[in-house]
Amino acid sequence: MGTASELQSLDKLVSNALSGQDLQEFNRIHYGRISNHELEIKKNNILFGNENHFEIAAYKFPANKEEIRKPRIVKAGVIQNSIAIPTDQPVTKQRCAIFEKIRKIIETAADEGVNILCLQEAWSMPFAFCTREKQPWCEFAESALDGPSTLFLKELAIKYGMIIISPILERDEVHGDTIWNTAVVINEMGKVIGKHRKNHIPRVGDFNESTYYFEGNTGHPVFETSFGKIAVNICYGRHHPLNWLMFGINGAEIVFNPSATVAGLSEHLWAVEARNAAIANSYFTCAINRVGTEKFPNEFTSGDGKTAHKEFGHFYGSSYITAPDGSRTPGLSRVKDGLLIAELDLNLCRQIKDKWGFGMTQRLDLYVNSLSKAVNHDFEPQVVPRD
Ligand SMILES: NC(=O)NCCC(=O)O
Repeated sequence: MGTASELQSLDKLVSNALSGQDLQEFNRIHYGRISNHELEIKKNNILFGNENHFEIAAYKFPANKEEIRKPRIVKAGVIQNSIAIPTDQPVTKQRCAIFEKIRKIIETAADEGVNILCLQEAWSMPFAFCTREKQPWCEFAESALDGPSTLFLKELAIKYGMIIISPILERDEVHGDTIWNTAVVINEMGKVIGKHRKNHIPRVGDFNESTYYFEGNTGHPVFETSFGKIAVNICYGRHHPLNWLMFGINGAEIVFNPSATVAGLSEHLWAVEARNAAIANSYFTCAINRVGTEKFPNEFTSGDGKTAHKEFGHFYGSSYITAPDGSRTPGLSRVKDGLLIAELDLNLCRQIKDKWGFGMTQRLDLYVNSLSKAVNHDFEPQVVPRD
């Protein structure tokens, strides 16, 4: 958890400091709408959240009424959380402790009517890839089809009629026991309808993930569900506009971005990237980041000259949701577990495509031609030299 001196929320810092016309103007320019369209949360859930130390926030993104299509209303939820017990405890104990805290938040999401829920990257374990140690961290790797996380969430998906996206460390026992960073999609009947493996693996700061797994081999799948067409762009993939683009080309209406990233490295990018992707691709994006500081038993080094250390510096939460028109929710806390809910009218995707026409003006043919040349080893950049 964060220390008392840590900033709790950038959004609250600003909104508490402003009022009246100034606050309205801030909201209009920063969030893209004067009202955040807050949804009321049931009293019992607020109490339950307080007792169990998690925040709940809910907002609405309405669309224009259409003559032919009915509104397509879906409630999306995202969960950000810290780990539950220290990282030197047995693997199974750590995982079960996280399950128990997540179970309570999922129960709350269900009671608030969430249809699709996404957890954070590698949600059922500490983000131990900084250490480069294989033991015990590889033991958290599990089957996408019937590993402990999938079995745990399947039951809840059925019980609550909810689609659950479960980003885990995957062990593919069928294909050489290989390890992947994978988001498993479980439908409301408890069936694993597919998975997506992280396409871009970071090699920056303490993010030493390539020691454990390589770039994914599942392309850019979009899953057709009872609650719209959904996709998952895992963490570092958010820095790659073409990764976002491909989910859009495959027809996604909501793209979840389960992440694990720390202050000092990326906090100034966080509010920009998933929001920009929603705008550029006319879909909803849900950016999720874990919270807390994770301390590991042994010291590890970084590629950036820092002295050896045991702590993965502060995961800053701040999960948020953006609509295709670029308007966004305030972020969740920087330091506390949380459940963020947004009621989306998926009709907004097409309405914004019709308004801005980004799909029609994007000139894919031009870029295909240029890119197919740029990937050749003897490519010569198109530069007009100085005289
Ligand atoms: N989990 C992960 O890919 N983190 C990399 C750091 C970042 O993308 O901000």
